[in-house]
Amino acid sequence: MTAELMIGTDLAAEMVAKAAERAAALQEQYGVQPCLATVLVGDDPASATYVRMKQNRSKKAGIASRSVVLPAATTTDELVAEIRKLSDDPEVHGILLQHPVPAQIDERAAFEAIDPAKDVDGVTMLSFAAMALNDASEPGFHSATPGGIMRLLAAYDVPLEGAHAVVIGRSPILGKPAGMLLLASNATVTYAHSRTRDLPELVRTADVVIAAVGKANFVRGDWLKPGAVVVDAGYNEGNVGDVHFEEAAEVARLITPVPGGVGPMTIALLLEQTVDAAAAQLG
Ligand SMILES: Nc1nc2c(c(=O)[nH]1)N[C@@H](CN(C=O)c1ccc(C(=O)N[C@@H](CCC(=O)O)C(=O)O)cc1)CN2
Repeated sequence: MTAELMIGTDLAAEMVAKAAERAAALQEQYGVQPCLATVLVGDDPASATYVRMKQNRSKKAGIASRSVVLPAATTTDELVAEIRKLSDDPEVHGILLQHPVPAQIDERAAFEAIDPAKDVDGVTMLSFAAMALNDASEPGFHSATPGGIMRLLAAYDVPLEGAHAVVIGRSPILGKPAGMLLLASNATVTYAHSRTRDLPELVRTADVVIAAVGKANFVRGDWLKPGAVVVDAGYNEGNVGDVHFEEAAEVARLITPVPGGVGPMTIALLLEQTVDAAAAQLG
């Protein structure tokens, strides 16, 4: 392996430690513990694991959790009503709806029921617009995974200005916002997706590759330009990323591992933004 690893674990631990200090200061000042509400619909084991990880790490950071678990047959109206209750509850500062939700639910309608001031996972249209317009005056937070990726790239001094970034995937909580944040850092961004022609050829032109496609080992080593920076945002079954790690690590300059790369950064940013939301609501 020739690539250097971009490790998220340590950086995430530092971010969680800082969030914990700020949460303790808020409790001292206002007598209120920041609170993150998690909403899980259905019984997908992977989603249940991610929600548990978020709750456990919240606890470590001195952030209280409120857990809402709804049956798989929940309707959009029922879910929207639950989320609105949390949006109206002054004791809840941040709300996370675990994605994906069961097929009968209109996920966009459910996301939009989150008060933008509590949208610590950055999933509402307002958060997306604030991110896309790079407008800090709007009450929008960064999408957790793309925001975590940007922190990791900054920590490893990855030059983005003028760099060609290829984002593979265009989901509303991962690929699309990742591209927007890269654009705000003056990268030249190309979105690739299932209809993109000659994908390997396109990826070979990238200085920075963000793999957010949801297919294990999809991106191969011979798709990469030597010296490229490779960020694997995949979380496929068995902790396997979207990038064929062994092949890619022979060609890339920097690469994120799975596990230990983007995943911990996602949760760290969520907690940091929960404390930001609590501070804004209390202050
Ligand atoms: N509402 C959201 N839903 C989902 C998001 C999200 O950001 N917001 N992201 C993914 C999954 N996800 C968080 O929900 C997530 C996946 C993986 C990890 C993580 O830290 N993984 C570890 C390994 C896990 C393990 O050891 O078992 C790692 O990469 O080191 C965090 C968050 C889908 N849904």
